[in-house]
Amino acid sequence: MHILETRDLSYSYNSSIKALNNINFIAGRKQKIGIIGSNGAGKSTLFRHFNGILKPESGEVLIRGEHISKSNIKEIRKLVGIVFQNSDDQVFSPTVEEDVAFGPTNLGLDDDTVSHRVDEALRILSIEHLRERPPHQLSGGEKKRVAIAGILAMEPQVLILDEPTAGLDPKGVNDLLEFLNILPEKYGMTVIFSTHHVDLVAEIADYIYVMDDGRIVAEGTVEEIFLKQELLTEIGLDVPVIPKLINSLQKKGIDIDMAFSYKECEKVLTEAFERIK
Ligand SMILES: Nc1ncnc2c1ncn2[C@@H]1O[C@H](COP(=O)(O)OP(=O)(O)OP(=O)(O)O)[C@@H](O)[C@H]1O
Repeated sequence: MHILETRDLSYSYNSSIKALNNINFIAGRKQKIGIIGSNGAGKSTLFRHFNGILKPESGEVLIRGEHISKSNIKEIRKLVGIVFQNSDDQVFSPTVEEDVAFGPTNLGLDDDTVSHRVDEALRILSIEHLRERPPHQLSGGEKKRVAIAGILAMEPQVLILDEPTAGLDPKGVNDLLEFLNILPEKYGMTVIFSTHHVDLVAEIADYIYVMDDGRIVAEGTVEEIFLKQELLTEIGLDVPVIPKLINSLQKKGIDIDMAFSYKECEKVLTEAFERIK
């Protein structure tokens, strides 16, 4: 049984705008899934189905094999935590600390556990220094970190992040990359994120879905997706800079293996230099 699955999921807004068209999506435990697609492709609409905010027009959404219903919606929202694109909608308490504590407190956890989870989430997001600040006075990137910490403190089994890098500075993006990479191993979480930042997908994801106009037009590993350069260009997406660069070096006759992430690139470049030494 998959932790999260959709079968032939379709959805239209106001019975007219077809936002999702027969989506078959599977997320396994501890996977890191990237969803890429141009503006309006349907990524956020898909996410809104994962914790019952939207109901399918047709098709199914299954969480641990169960349909979402009134009787299990509370349980589902414990399992599936979503950080939405607009952090303003997700931070509302008088202080950051209270904001991050809101979710775990609502889960009925005791004070010690809540306080431990809040400390841990603030530490992971490097926002301990913002603990006493009112969230509405924070910068966009700081608010984004608070919103992520709030969901993380609920320790969901599936963490969904819609455009998590929007508003983050380069250090924020690097921190995010590091912490998303440790969540599956350290906490057993499944991570699903959407982004326009394709380089980040190559660094984090172990599986990718490509969406266009409400459909999934490709899925596969980083290697399988980022070698489909024509398809990506056709639907207005970028190819990550590392495979793009290596591809052009290979075309110039340089003997170098393909790479997708920074670490792989360092390795293949070193090997290529060793060969010509
Ligand atoms: N509340 C809404 N009412 C009507 N149409 C909507 C609504 N939200 C989204 N849509 C439409 O549904 C389609 C999919 O939008 P969605 O926000 O899911 O795309 P997205 O892939 O998340 O885009 P982006 O990358 O710009 O965030 C678009 O055509 C959009 O205009």
